[in-house]
Formats: sequence, C-alpha cells, structure tokens
Amino acid sequence: MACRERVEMESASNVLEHIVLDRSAEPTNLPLALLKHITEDFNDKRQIGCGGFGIVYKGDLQNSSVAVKRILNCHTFNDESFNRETTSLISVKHKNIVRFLGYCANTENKAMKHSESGEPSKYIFAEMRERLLCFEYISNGSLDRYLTDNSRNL
Ligand SMILES: Nc1ncnc2c1ncn2[C@@H]1O[C@H](COP(=O)(O)OP(=O)(O)OP(=O)(O)O)[C@@H](O)[C@H]1O
Repeated sequence: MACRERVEMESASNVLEHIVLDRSAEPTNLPLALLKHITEDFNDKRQIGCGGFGIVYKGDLQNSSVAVKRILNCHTFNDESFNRETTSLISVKHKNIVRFLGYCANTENKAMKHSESGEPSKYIFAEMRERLLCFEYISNGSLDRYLTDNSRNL
C-alpha cells in the first residue's frame, strides 16, 4: 500500500474507532477501502451471518470490532431503498437497537474484457456498485440461535 493510502486508511480507521467508542458520535460516510481492509477484502472466514439483503462480516479495528453488511444484488436493492434504509438507521437511536456506525455507497466504472464465442475479446465498461452498512459488533451471536438452543432444552 502506498504511503498516502496508508495515511488515509489510518485516518478513516481512527474516525470509525472514535464513533465506536463515543456513543454520542454520529454515523458517517466510510471509504470502501477501509471496509475492504478491515474485512480482509470480504474474506469468507470473516463472515458472521447472512440476512435477507446481504452478507455480514466481522471487521477488526485497532481496539474494537464492527459488523459490516455488504448488500447483495445492489442493482435490485436500488439507491432509493439504500438511502431510505440509511436515513432511517441514522435517526434510530435506542439502547435495545444495535448502533449504526456508518455507510458506504461506492460506484465505479471499470473497463473489463468481454468475449463472445468466436469473436475477438473487447473491452466494455461495467458499473461496479458496492453498498455497505456498518454496525457495532455484537459478540453474543444471533438471538435466533439462543431461541433454538433453549427450545431444544424444553
Ligand atoms: N451487528 C452485528 N454483530 C454481530 N453479528 C451480526 C450483526 N448484525 C448481523 N449479524 C449476524 O448476521 C446475521 C444476519 O444479519 P442481518 O441483519 O443481515 O439479518 P436480517 O435480520 O435478515 O436482516 P435483513 O433482512 O435486513 O437483511 C444475524 O443473524 C447475525 O448472526
């Protein structure tokens, strides 16, 4: 990683860590590079759950952890839905609701090689969309696991 990128990464990581530790801090816009970095590029081994809209990964900061929800099918979960979800999460603050820490909406156009059978390959531009939500990390696991485990003991 280049020196400037490392400085930017450390600064973004400090901002997120500050939000985790200061419960009165507001959620903020987070760089995709940071969320990729703390989840080791959304590595399978960091996956902690899977919901209706995406996969949840554990991300590690210097002194704390966060949960990063990566929205799947960004093209069907459109910007209107993402913006609505994000603004609702920002405004909901309650001791019984997992704290929302930040969000990331990143769209890039990348030139990609495309080949159809029998034709020479050519480059096309593809829109790469990433939509992510970041929450405080709850270490006790999912409530449904407790309910399932307890109902087995009845
Ligand atoms: N903040 C968190 N800390 C720890 N684990 C989490 C956290 N958020 C989610 N998980 C794990 O990921 C799983 C899926 O969470 P997710 O919120 O995506 O599910 P969901 O309730 O189906 O939500 P939605 O329908 O909005 O996608 C949870 O059951 C839990 O195991």
